[in-house]
Amino acid sequence: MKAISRFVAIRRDLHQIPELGFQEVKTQHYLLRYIQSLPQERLQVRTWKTGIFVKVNGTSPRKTIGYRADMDGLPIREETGLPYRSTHDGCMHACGHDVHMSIALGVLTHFAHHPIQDDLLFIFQPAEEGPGGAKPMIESDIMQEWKPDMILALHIAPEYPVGTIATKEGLLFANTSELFIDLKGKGGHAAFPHLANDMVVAACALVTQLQSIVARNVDPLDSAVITIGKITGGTVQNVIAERARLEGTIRTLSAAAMQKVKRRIEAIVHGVEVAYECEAAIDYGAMYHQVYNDPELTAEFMKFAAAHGGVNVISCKEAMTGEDFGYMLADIPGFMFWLGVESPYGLHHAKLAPNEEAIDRAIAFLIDYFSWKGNSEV
Ligand SMILES: CC(=O)N[C@@H](CCC[C@H](N)C(=O)O)C(=O)O
Repeated sequence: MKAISRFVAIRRDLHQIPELGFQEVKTQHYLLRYIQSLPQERLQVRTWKTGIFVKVNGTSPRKTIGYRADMDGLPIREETGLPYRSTHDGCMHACGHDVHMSIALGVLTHFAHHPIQDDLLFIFQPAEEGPGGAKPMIESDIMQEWKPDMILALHIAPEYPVGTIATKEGLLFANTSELFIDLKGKGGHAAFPHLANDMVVAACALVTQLQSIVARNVDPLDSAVITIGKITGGTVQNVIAERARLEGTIRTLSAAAMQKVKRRIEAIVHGVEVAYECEAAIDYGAMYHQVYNDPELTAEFMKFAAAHGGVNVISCKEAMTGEDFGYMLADIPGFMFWLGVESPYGLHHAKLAPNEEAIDRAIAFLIDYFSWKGNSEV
């Protein structure tokens, strides 16, 4: 059997204990125990809800470089069949946050032993998948006190080979808003539809009509996505459903498109209320700011990576993914990049299985990047 590295082992441990947003109690405990095993001379550790800040004091700091890793899993039942699969039934690290955390621990470990001139701030952030930990974390007293001068983060990319780094200057990820629509009609006997207002039929009509917004209301040169990921309604096969609930997400490249999509959703939902004689309530849940990479820092990073030799740098297109790291980038200059982990199954898939070779390679690359950036004047 092939020996695995320390940080691959850590990733496997974390993979087995995925937890939903703001419930990352075991994950936080695991991370803290590991961080406490490092030399403490230069470390300052503070917890924030289920997250953690770790400051590594530099030898003669002129700036602070922030690095963020997200911590939460998704409500997905894992189907990888791996020996180290999730032990939390119905919950899975299907977005790679276990990989993100193990890479962050690898980089932190190096600098706890070998500090550089500048200060480093490692941010282990809860609730990226929802309801969003980045915004409250950045508003916290700890972040205000330890606010970095620049910040970066990575996200695994199953579609790229190991060794790939992909990013771009400017807009990288979309604006997002969750979408929850509750419909209430009149239930009844399956045999007497004329005496009821069927919310399964209303929900089906609504899902189809919502798709027309992207096709007919958004400028084709702009981009938007409306995905309804979950529908619930009714109680049993021979009873007309009194209630139905749609759960989804909206993605747009521009803030103006987000406003327009929401206006159209409200109009269409109102139309369904009239047509299906029901009551509807819309809740937009959590909204994430777009991820906008600082052009100068991103260009400098890509130049560094291209000269590095250990990675292949790609200039990619923007994606309709969302990331609350966008809130950190709205406040602090920095960037996000994709890290290739070549998995046949994509993000948010029950069979996502990142190639773990990416972990040690990313750690080595980031150590070189931080060593260079954290010893340079700017
Ligand atoms: C990287 C990634 O996959 N992020 C999530 C963020 C979800 C935010 C929120 N819950 C929503 O659905 O709008 C994504 O789905 O893009």
